[in-house]
Formats: sequence, C-alpha cells, structure tokens
Amino acid sequence: MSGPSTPSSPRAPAPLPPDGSPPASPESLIYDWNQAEAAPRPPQPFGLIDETLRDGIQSPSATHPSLEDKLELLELIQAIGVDSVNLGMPCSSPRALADAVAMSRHIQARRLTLTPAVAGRTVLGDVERALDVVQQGGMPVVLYVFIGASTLRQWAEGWNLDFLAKASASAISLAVREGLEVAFVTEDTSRASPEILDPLFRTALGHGARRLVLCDTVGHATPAGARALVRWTRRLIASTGVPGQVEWHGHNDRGLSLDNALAALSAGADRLQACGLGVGERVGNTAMDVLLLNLKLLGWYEHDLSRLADYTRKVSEALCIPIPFNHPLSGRDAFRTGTGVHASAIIKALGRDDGRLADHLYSSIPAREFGREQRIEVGFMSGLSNVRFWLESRGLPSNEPLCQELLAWAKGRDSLPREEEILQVVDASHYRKQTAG
Ligand SMILES: CC(C)C(=O)C(=O)O
Repeated sequence: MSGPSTPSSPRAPAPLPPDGSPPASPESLIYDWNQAEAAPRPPQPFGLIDETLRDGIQSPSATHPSLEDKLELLELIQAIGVDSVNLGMPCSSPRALADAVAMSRHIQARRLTLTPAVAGRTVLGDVERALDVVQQGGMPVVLYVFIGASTLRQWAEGWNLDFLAKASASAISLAVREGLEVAFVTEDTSRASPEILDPLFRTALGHGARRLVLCDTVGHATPAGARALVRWTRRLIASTGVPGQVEWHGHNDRGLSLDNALAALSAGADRLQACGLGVGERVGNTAMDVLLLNLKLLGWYEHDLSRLADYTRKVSEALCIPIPFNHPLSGRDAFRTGTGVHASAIIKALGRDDGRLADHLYSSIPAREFGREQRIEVGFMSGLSNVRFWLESRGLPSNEPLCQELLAWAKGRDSLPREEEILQVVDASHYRKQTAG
C-alpha cells in the first residue's frame, strides 16, 4: 500500500552500500522532507546588514563595546560575508560619534568591502551627526532615519500623520541634499495601517529615500504577516516608478523572528537586518548567526561560514553577554553528546569514514563547516562506549575494569563531570592498581 503523495518529491536516499563502506556523501542517505514543501527561493539577490552595534547594544543587558572590540567585530562581519554594517547612532553620545568615525576610517584603511550605515531619528540634528561621520570618517554612509509610525505610537507621542510626513520629508531632504543614501524606517510597521504607510512611503520615496525599512518593532508579526507586508510594500513601490528597496527588521518577542525573516525574504525583501546572537531590545532581534546558518543550509547563501562561531564568540565577549548553553551552533551543548545510545552511533560512524557521517548522525548541522566539532561526553546517561571513546581519544588506556569503574562513578553523579574530574578518577584507579600490585 502506498502512502499519501507529497506535493513534490524529495530525492530518495541512495541504497546502502552492501559492504558497509561509506556512502558517496552523508546527504545521499538523508530523505529531506523540507524539499516536499520547500520555502520559495528569494526572488532576487539580497543583502544583509549587521545591526549588533546599533540595536544589539540597545539590549538592557549589553555592555557598550570598546572601540577595539567594535573594530574586531567589523573584521568578523566581513569574514562571514555580510555586506553592510550599522555603526551605531552618532547622535546618541560623543563616544558613539567618535566610534562611528573610527570605524569608517578602519573600513577604508583595511579595505573592507562593508557598506557602513548609521541611524538617527527624523530630526535635523540627528542627520547632522550622520553628516559629521561622513565628513570626519572620509567615506559615505547610508543613513537610516526612523520615526514611530503606527496609530499606537502616534497616540503615545501626540503626533498625527501630517506631522510624521513633514518630519520625514525634511530629514530625508536634508540628508539627500548632502549626498547621503537614505533608508526610511517606520517603527512598528507591522502594526501600522496601509492608510498610514501609503502616504508616508510615498513621501519618503518622493523626497529621495531609496530603502523602506519595515520594522516588526515589538515582534508582533507572524510569517504570514511578514509576507503580506513585504508584498504590499513592493506593490506600492512599483506603483511609484521609483527604484526603491524593501528591508526587514524583526524582533523575537514571540520567538518568530527567524521564520519572519525567511518569510520576508521569500516574499521579496531586498535586505534583512539582524544582530549577532539575536541581541537587541528586550528579547532581541533576528539572530544573524542563526539566520546565516539557515540561509546556508537552504542553499540561499554561498559564503564560507567557517568563522561564524568566531563571530558569535566576539559578539558575546564584546557585549559581555553569555552565549546561552543551547544556542544553535555556538551554544556550549550544540555539538556535545553524553547519552549512550547517541554516542554509540556517532562513535561507530566515526570509525567508518573521515567523520563527515558522524557530523550528520545526531545533528542537522555539519559542525565542521561552521567552525565547531562533535564532542562525546561521559555522564549519568552514558554507556560504556562513551567512556571508552573518551579515554582513547585522549590517548589513555581503556581497559574494561577502568571503563566500568568510570561509568559507575559517572552514573552516581547528578551532572556531567568536567574533564579534570574524570582524569582524577582515572589517576586514582591507576594508583590503586599500582599499590595493590
Ligand atoms: C529604530 C528601529 C529600526 C528599531 O529598532 C525598531 O523599530 O525595532
């Protein structure tokens, strides 16, 4: 009896080699249900902007990174293939302005290909600080000018649509007149009506803005909402005849920011904004690292990502924000296996090819492609194979009595032992044996 048919058929796994030899590739043994209803590919080439040094440092738990850390981060953002970077809000403090200038100079001195951007409100003084960055930094920057747009935001500020349009028009006009490329950012776009967005977007494009940034400021959107908003905005831009681009900025309050970013891209967004480790206001933004990981695995992103883990480590260090233990890819536990059944299968696979199969067995992410590696641990859920492998991979003797002793000891504990603790038990066992002999 055949099962229900799928809308499109993923490739069947290759037959298992009869002699147990390794298959052509780990992927050839994987039946990929994702292919049955694959997300539509982005309809056009897309860009990415790293917002860690703008929205990321707005996280209440973040430390303002030193200039040295900011410069190192620029290098890593370039290394993972992201094309643009927000240098911060030069209007927010003299230090923010000085750092933006220093980063602009660094980009030029190091010949990085990153396009720098800065942010400010639709306030003339904020535009002037962006112009200071250009003048003192010696290179153009894209200016992201933002204003609260939804009815709720208007109510909180005592604004109306007429005020929003006038403030936006005058800030954009000044920036464009001075030669800046302008991105117009409507805060709370995902809760603003077409009756607000339509005139504001037309005003912005009419005054020379060339990017419209759709903000899911409070993480309200679902993928369906993100798609609808992007498509609606693209239609609006098309109706003006102006060559405008759509950009997506999403927050993670409901845990949907990654899905929303992918949905926005599939619906035609030209650029996605994201922050390393997903840091940012409240629970943060789309995580750049997790976004890149998924774009790569979807086949939508070509760039080598072997330095992705270095990038997240630097974000964590620079902003003094620990990486959650279970964060995809970079978390301490992302590639650790203590459980006996899992470890035993990984160890068997490790013995049979160059390690590529082991990378896929209990992970959907080939660790080594992203600068990480699988680790087998010993703990209360382990079996003998964990212990034997743990000892042998450190060049230690792995005789049966020692393995049994270590396993019994590990099973009596409430948590996985640290390496030094295991080594102490190994030493004590050898000592006992010597003195007994
Ligand atoms: C200023 C804008 C881009 C913002 O951070 C938001 O709306 O979330």
